[in-house]
Amino acid sequence: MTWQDQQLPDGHPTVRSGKIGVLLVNLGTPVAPTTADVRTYLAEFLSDKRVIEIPALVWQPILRGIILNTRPQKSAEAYRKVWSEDGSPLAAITKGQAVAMQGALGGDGRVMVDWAMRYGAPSIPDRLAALQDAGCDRILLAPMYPQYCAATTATVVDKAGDWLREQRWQPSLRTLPPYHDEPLYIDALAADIGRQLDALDFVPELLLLSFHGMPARTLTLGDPYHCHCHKTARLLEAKMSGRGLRFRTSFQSRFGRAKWLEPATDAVLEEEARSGTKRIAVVAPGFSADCLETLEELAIEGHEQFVEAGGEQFAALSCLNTSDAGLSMLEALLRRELAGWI
Ligand SMILES: C=CC1=C(C)c2cc3[nH]c(cc4nc(cc5[nH]c(cc1n2)c(C)c5CCC(=O)O)C(CCC(=O)O)=C4C)c(C)c3C=C
Ligand SMILES: [Fe+2]
Ligand SMILES: [Fe+2]
Repeated sequence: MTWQDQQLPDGHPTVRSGKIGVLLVNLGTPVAPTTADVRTYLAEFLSDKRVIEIPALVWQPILRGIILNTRPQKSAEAYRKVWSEDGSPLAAITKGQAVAMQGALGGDGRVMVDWAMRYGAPSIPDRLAALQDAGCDRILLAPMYPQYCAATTATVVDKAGDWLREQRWQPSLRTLPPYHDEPLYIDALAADIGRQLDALDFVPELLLLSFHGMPARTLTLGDPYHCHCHKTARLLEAKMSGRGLRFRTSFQSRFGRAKWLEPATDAVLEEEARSGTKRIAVVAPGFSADCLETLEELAIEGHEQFVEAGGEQFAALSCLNTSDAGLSMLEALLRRELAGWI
């Protein structure tokens, strides 16, 4: 028995119980698909200097004066098309992943799995505090992004760092590394995409791998995101080579006037249709959960773009979400990072 296990006089810090926390974090989403809630969400998201790398003195007037007066209404309309009974798909699926991981890892009561959104609720500081209050003195922070990007992975770690900075007695923190080239991830994608292709009522000529875009200059500034996406694409194509499919890679969701990574998904869909491709399947391997960008931009808008340009059959495949392949992969990745702790 150590002195810490003994009864302590009043005023001494509560002894922690040696539990291990796991926090799954995804991007964030409005609390409801209303213009006001989307504005609140976008104000926080688009004020992050990791996301918009323009000096605040220049950017904030544009954001407050133009973007937050126009975009929220349009985005809220798009959110309403994909909103589910459980709320935002991104939040509902991330929660489902956390519940499944609690079941897989929490058997002996030592591991507690929770989830958070980088922007909006539940917030990273709230959930880190909750894990700590529940007795976790070690926490594995898992940004749910296979490809590293400063605008996604790094900002999650920054936010956790902001919270840590305010703690007198900090928990130990580990972070899940990017897993863009992990065989576990490539195998899970190949299995889940293969299962979905087999269930289609047509055979696509092309499988388009659509990743979220980024401003092109982030590539020369040293962000590995573009390279991570291409490596995922190359490994996935090699793994699925037996299917006789043609593969292409593109980047979606362009925002603002700057040049973004190319080719753009909408341009590729139109170009393919115009050059005679009739049947296409699109999948977004960089998204660990379906969200506005996959359910609305790809599955609804992308479909329309392809058909209007002369395409005939279109399928937007689901992300790994809470599929068996996705959950087994996630459990294995988390278990590896927890080695030495459990
Ligand atoms: C400059 C702006 C943006 C950058 C850079 C950016 C990078 C980036 N985003 C994701 C993942 C997601 N983005 C989502 C929505 C979304 N993204 C932007 C802008 C940038 N993203 C906006 C303005 C929005 C909101 C919707 C809209 O108004 O169009 C989502 C979905 C959220 C949801 O609620 O469903 C995800 C997920 C990645 C991976 C990434 C960089 C690699
Ligand atoms: Fe985005
Ligand atoms: Fe690259």
